[in-house]
Amino acid sequence: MVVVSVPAEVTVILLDIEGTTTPIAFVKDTLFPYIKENIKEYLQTHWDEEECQQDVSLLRKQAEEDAHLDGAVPIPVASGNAADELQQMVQAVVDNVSWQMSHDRKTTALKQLQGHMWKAAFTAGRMKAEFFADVVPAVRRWREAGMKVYIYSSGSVEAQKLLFGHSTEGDILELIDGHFDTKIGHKVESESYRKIADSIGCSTSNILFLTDVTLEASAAEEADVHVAVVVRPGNAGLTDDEKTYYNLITSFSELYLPST
Ligand SMILES: CSCCC(=O)C(=O)COP(=O)(O)O
Ligand SMILES: [Mg+2]
Repeated sequence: MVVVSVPAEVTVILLDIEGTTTPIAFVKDTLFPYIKENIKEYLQTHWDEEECQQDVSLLRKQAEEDAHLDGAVPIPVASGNAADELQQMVQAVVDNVSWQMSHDRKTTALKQLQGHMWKAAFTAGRMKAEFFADVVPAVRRWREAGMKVYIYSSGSVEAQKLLFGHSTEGDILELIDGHFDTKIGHKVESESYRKIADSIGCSTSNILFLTDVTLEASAAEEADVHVAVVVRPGNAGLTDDEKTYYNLITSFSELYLPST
């Protein structure tokens, strides 16, 4: 087994979710299909609720920013409350979400609505989040060694908490010291990692970020964050240069903490 040593200055481990703690297949085959299959009914049922209206407003704002993109779907503003118009609005939101998901967009607007929709499925016990077998034992070991463990995912903080609170391993939310999503900035922008360090109250060089996406690893590294790229079944392949350049791990058990 190849072992990657964690630098002594690291006190915080920052984890990506999809492709790092959790199989991409769980996201693509369970979480995302749930949205596609249930969005119309969800919007029709919850349309008049404030949370749903806030989600629609954010999606509309995003649609305005996306107007120049090929295939982007606008969301009109309602002028009255005729039933026909409501159905047109619902359909526009369905089409917009479907278009964003077909491009695997990571917009805050899309992720916020998805989180709200998953809430019903997780809290009713209809869905349980999957974690790779090495994740929970490693996080427990790191915490026993005095490390703080945070999550940084494009999935909304609300959705992250649902995953950790309703997993096949039970409620493991207490293992996580805090959560970040795209509200702090996008994962491919180095400024996001500086803001995360500020928010935690540490230096960027005290953080080790584990992710499957090299663009994210590169942004973090630019901010002086330590990184290791996680190679899991189903993840996108890496180029030979990326394989040579980055520390690679296939399991969290391959990380060696000097203090353990
Ligand atoms: C709460 S994570 C749900 C999956 C998701 O929506 C997503 O975009 C995951 O992206 P990540 O940044 O964790 O790779
Ligand atoms: Mg990922």
